[in-house]
Amino acid sequence: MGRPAGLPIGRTTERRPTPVTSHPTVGVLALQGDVREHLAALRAAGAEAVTVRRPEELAAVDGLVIPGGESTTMSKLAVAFGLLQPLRERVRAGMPAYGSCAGMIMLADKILDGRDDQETIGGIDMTVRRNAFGRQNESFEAAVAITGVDGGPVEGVFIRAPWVESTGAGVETLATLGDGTVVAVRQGHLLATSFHPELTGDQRVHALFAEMVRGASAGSR
Ligand SMILES: NC(=O)CC[C@H](N)C(=O)O
Repeated sequence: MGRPAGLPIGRTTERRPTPVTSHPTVGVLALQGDVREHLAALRAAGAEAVTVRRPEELAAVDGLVIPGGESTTMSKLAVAFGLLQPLRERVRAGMPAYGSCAGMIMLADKILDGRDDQETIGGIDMTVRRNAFGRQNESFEAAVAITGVDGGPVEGVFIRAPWVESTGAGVETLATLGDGTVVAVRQGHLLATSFHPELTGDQRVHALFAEMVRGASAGSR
Protein backbone atom coordinates (compact mmCIF):
# COMPACT_ATOMS: atom_id res chain seq x y z
CA MET A 1 0.00 0.00 0.00
CA GLY A 2 1.27 3.43 -0.85
CA ARG A 3 1.43 6.48 1.34
CA PRO A 4 -2.03 8.04 1.75
CA ALA A 5 -2.30 11.19 -0.30
CA GLY A 6 -1.86 14.44 1.49
CA LEU A 7 0.40 13.26 4.32
CA PRO A 8 3.66 15.14 4.48
CA ILE A 9 6.82 13.19 3.64
CA GLY A 10 8.24 11.53 6.67
CA ARG A 11 4.94 10.87 8.43
CA THR A 12 3.39 7.46 8.31
CA THR A 13 0.12 6.08 9.51
CA GLU A 14 1.55 2.94 11.09
CA ARG A 15 0.89 2.33 14.75
CA ARG A 16 3.84 2.50 17.01
CA PRO A 17 4.05 0.61 20.29
CA THR A 18 3.30 2.80 23.29
CA PRO A 19 6.64 4.30 24.25
CA VAL A 20 8.12 3.34 27.60
CA THR A 21 7.98 6.68 29.31
CA SER A 22 10.88 7.80 31.44
CA HIS A 23 8.71 10.64 32.76
CA PRO A 24 5.89 9.24 34.78
CA THR A 25 2.95 11.57 35.15
CA VAL A 26 2.02 12.92 38.55
CA GLY A 27 -1.56 14.01 39.07
CA VAL A 28 -2.76 16.68 41.48
CA LEU A 29 -6.22 16.03 42.89
CA ALA A 30 -8.06 19.15 41.77
CA LEU A 31 -11.35 19.03 43.64
CA GLN A 32 -10.42 21.87 45.98
CA GLY A 33 -7.33 23.43 47.53
CA ASP A 34 -4.00 24.83 46.38
CA VAL A 35 -3.74 22.83 43.18
CA ARG A 36 -1.76 25.34 41.09
CA GLU A 37 1.03 25.62 43.62
CA HIS A 38 1.53 21.84 43.63
CA LEU A 39 1.53 21.67 39.83
CA ALA A 40 4.19 24.39 39.75
CA ALA A 41 6.32 22.73 42.46
CA LEU A 42 6.14 19.33 40.70
CA ARG A 43 7.12 20.86 37.36
CA ALA A 44 9.97 22.77 38.99
CA ALA A 45 11.09 19.42 40.45
CA GLY A 46 11.23 18.00 36.90
CA ALA A 47 8.00 15.97 36.95
CA GLU A 48 5.17 15.97 34.44
CA ALA A 49 2.10 17.16 36.30
CA VAL A 50 -1.60 17.21 35.40
CA THR A 51 -4.84 17.87 37.24
CA VAL A 52 -7.14 14.99 38.26
CA ARG A 53 -10.89 15.52 38.67
CA ARG A 54 -12.40 12.44 37.03
CA PRO A 55 -11.90 8.69 37.43
CA GLU A 56 -10.46 8.47 33.87
CA GLU A 57 -7.88 11.10 34.74
CA LEU A 58 -6.99 9.24 37.92
CA ALA A 59 -6.54 6.03 35.93
CA ALA A 60 -3.99 7.78 33.67
CA VAL A 61 -1.53 9.03 36.31
CA ASP A 62 1.37 7.20 37.96
CA GLY A 63 1.19 9.06 41.27
CA LEU A 64 -1.03 11.61 42.97
CA VAL A 65 -0.61 14.70 45.13
CA ILE A 66 -3.51 15.55 47.42
CA PRO A 67 -3.25 19.26 48.15
CA GLY A 68 -3.98 21.35 51.19
CA GLY A 69 -7.38 22.96 51.46
CA GLU A 70 -10.35 21.82 53.48
CA SER A 71 -10.55 18.09 54.04
CA THR A 72 -14.30 18.10 54.80
CA THR A 73 -15.03 19.77 51.44
CA MET A 74 -12.55 17.56 49.62
CA SER A 75 -14.20 14.50 51.13
CA LYS A 76 -17.67 15.62 49.97
CA LEU A 77 -16.46 16.47 46.47
CA ALA A 78 -14.61 13.16 46.16
CA VAL A 79 -17.91 11.39 46.81
CA ALA A 80 -19.84 13.71 44.45
CA PHE A 81 -17.30 13.23 41.63
CA GLY A 82 -17.34 9.43 42.02
CA LEU A 83 -13.67 9.51 42.98
CA LEU A 84 -13.60 8.20 46.54
CA GLN A 85 -13.73 4.48 45.71
CA PRO A 86 -11.34 4.77 42.73
CA LEU A 87 -8.93 6.71 44.95
CA ARG A 88 -9.11 4.06 47.65
CA GLU A 89 -8.58 1.31 45.11
CA ARG A 90 -5.55 2.91 43.47
CA VAL A 91 -3.93 3.74 46.79
CA ARG A 92 -4.53 0.16 47.94
CA ALA A 93 -3.06 -1.13 44.67
CA GLY A 94 0.20 0.74 45.30
CA MET A 95 -0.11 4.08 43.51
CA PRO A 96 2.29 6.54 45.19
CA ALA A 97 0.45 9.42 46.84
CA TYR A 98 1.57 12.49 48.73
CA GLY A 99 -0.80 14.47 50.92
CA SER A 100 0.00 17.89 52.38
CA CYS A 101 -2.10 19.28 55.24
CA ALA A 102 -5.73 18.49 54.25
CA GLY A 103 -4.11 15.86 51.97
CA MET A 104 -2.47 14.29 55.02
CA ILE A 105 -5.92 14.02 56.60
CA MET A 106 -7.24 12.36 53.42
CA LEU A 107 -4.50 9.69 53.59
CA ALA A 108 -5.07 8.89 57.28
CA ASP A 109 -6.78 5.65 58.26
CA LYS A 110 -8.26 7.45 61.29
CA ILE A 111 -8.98 11.07 62.09
CA LEU A 112 -9.84 12.97 65.26
CA ASP A 113 -11.93 16.15 65.30
CA GLY A 114 -13.30 15.37 61.84
CA ARG A 115 -16.92 15.87 60.85
CA ASP A 116 -19.17 12.91 61.51
CA ASP A 117 -19.76 12.25 57.82
CA GLN A 118 -16.17 12.93 56.79
CA GLU A 119 -14.59 10.22 54.63
CA THR A 120 -10.90 9.68 54.04
CA ILE A 121 -9.09 7.74 51.34
CA GLY A 122 -6.91 6.18 54.02
CA GLY A 123 -3.81 4.09 53.38
CA ILE A 124 -1.47 5.34 56.08
CA ASP A 125 -1.85 3.48 59.36
CA MET A 126 -2.04 6.60 61.51
CA THR A 127 -4.42 8.76 63.49
CA VAL A 128 -4.36 12.43 62.51
CA ARG A 129 -5.92 15.25 64.49
CA ARG A 130 -7.48 18.04 62.42
CA ASN A 131 -6.73 21.68 63.29
CA ALA A 132 -4.52 20.29 66.02
CA PHE A 133 -2.36 23.29 66.81
CA GLY A 134 -5.26 25.34 68.17
CA ARG A 135 -6.22 28.99 67.90
CA GLN A 136 -2.99 30.53 69.19
CA ASN A 137 -1.08 28.65 66.56
CA GLU A 138 -3.47 28.58 63.61
CA SER A 139 -0.70 29.60 61.27
CA PHE A 140 3.05 29.48 61.80
CA GLU A 141 6.32 28.61 60.17
CA ALA A 142 9.02 26.32 61.47
CA ALA A 143 12.24 24.88 60.13
CA VAL A 144 11.64 21.16 59.64
CA ALA A 145 14.40 18.61 59.09
CA ILE A 146 13.01 15.73 57.00
CA THR A 147 14.57 12.29 56.71
CA GLY A 148 15.27 11.69 53.01
CA VAL A 149 15.48 15.39 52.15
CA ASP A 150 19.10 16.55 51.99
CA GLY A 151 20.46 20.06 52.21
CA GLY A 152 19.12 21.18 55.58
CA PRO A 153 15.66 21.78 57.01
CA VAL A 154 12.76 22.94 54.85
CA GLU A 155 10.64 25.91 55.78
CA GLY A 156 7.41 24.36 57.04
CA VAL A 157 4.31 26.50 56.52
CA PHE A 158 1.53 25.31 58.85
CA ILE A 159 -2.00 26.60 58.21
CA ARG A 160 -4.70 25.21 60.49
CA ALA A 161 -2.60 22.11 60.21
CA PRO A 162 -3.20 18.59 61.43
CA TRP A 163 -0.64 16.62 63.41
CA VAL A 164 -0.01 12.91 63.59
CA GLU A 165 -1.27 11.67 66.91
CA SER A 166 -0.18 8.04 66.59
CA THR A 167 1.21 5.67 63.99
CA GLY A 168 1.20 1.93 63.37
CA ALA A 169 4.29 -0.22 63.11
CA GLY A 170 4.72 0.17 59.35
CA VAL A 171 4.84 3.96 59.42
CA GLU A 172 8.14 5.81 59.38
CA THR A 173 8.30 9.22 61.07
CA LEU A 174 10.21 11.55 58.75
CA ALA A 175 9.97 14.79 60.72
CA THR A 176 9.04 16.12 64.13
CA LEU A 177 8.89 19.60 65.61
CA GLY A 178 11.14 20.49 68.56
CA ASP A 179 8.55 19.22 71.05
CA GLY A 180 8.31 15.82 69.34
CA THR A 181 5.09 16.49 67.41
CA VAL A 182 5.08 14.28 64.30
CA VAL A 183 4.57 16.34 61.13
CA ALA A 184 5.81 14.13 58.28
CA VAL A 185 5.46 10.39 57.73
CA ARG A 186 5.93 7.75 55.09
CA GLN A 187 4.43 4.31 54.75
CA GLY A 188 5.89 2.63 51.68
CA HIS A 189 4.42 4.40 48.65
CA LEU A 190 2.54 6.98 50.74
CA LEU A 191 3.95 10.28 52.01
CA ALA A 192 2.26 12.95 54.12
CA THR A 193 3.22 16.28 55.67
CA SER A 194 1.27 18.53 58.07
CA PHE A 195 2.75 21.55 56.33
CA HIS A 196 2.74 23.08 52.84
CA PRO A 197 6.08 22.81 51.00
CA GLU A 198 4.36 23.99 47.79
CA LEU A 199 4.14 27.52 49.20
CA THR A 200 7.84 28.09 49.75
CA GLY A 201 9.55 27.84 46.36
CA ASP A 202 11.62 24.94 47.76
CA GLN A 203 10.93 21.83 45.65
CA ARG A 204 12.81 19.24 47.68
CA VAL A 205 9.75 17.48 49.11
CA HIS A 206 8.18 17.35 45.63
CA ALA A 207 11.47 16.02 44.26
CA LEU A 208 11.39 13.27 46.90
CA PHE A 209 7.83 12.37 45.90
CA ALA A 210 8.64 12.48 42.16
CA GLU A 211 11.48 10.05 42.90
CA MET A 212 9.03 7.73 44.72
CA VAL A 213 6.76 7.83 41.63
CA ARG A 214 9.67 7.14 39.27
CA GLY A 215 10.79 4.23 41.44
CA ALA A 216 7.29 2.73 41.55
CA SER A 217 6.75 3.04 37.78
CA ALA A 218 10.19 1.59 37.02
CA GLY A 219 9.39 -1.32 39.35
CA SER A 220 6.06 -2.05 37.67
CA ARG A 221 7.43 -2.28 34.11
N1 LIG B 1 -4.19 24.13 55.14
C1 LIG B 1 -4.96 23.07 55.22
O1 LIG B 1 -4.95 22.19 54.37
C2 LIG B 1 -5.90 23.06 56.38
C3 LIG B 1 -6.56 21.74 56.63
C4 LIG B 1 -7.92 21.96 57.24
N2 LIG B 1 -7.85 22.49 58.57
C5 LIG B 1 -8.71 20.67 57.20
O2 LIG B 1 -9.23 20.14 57.99
O3 LIG B 1 -8.89 20.07 56.31
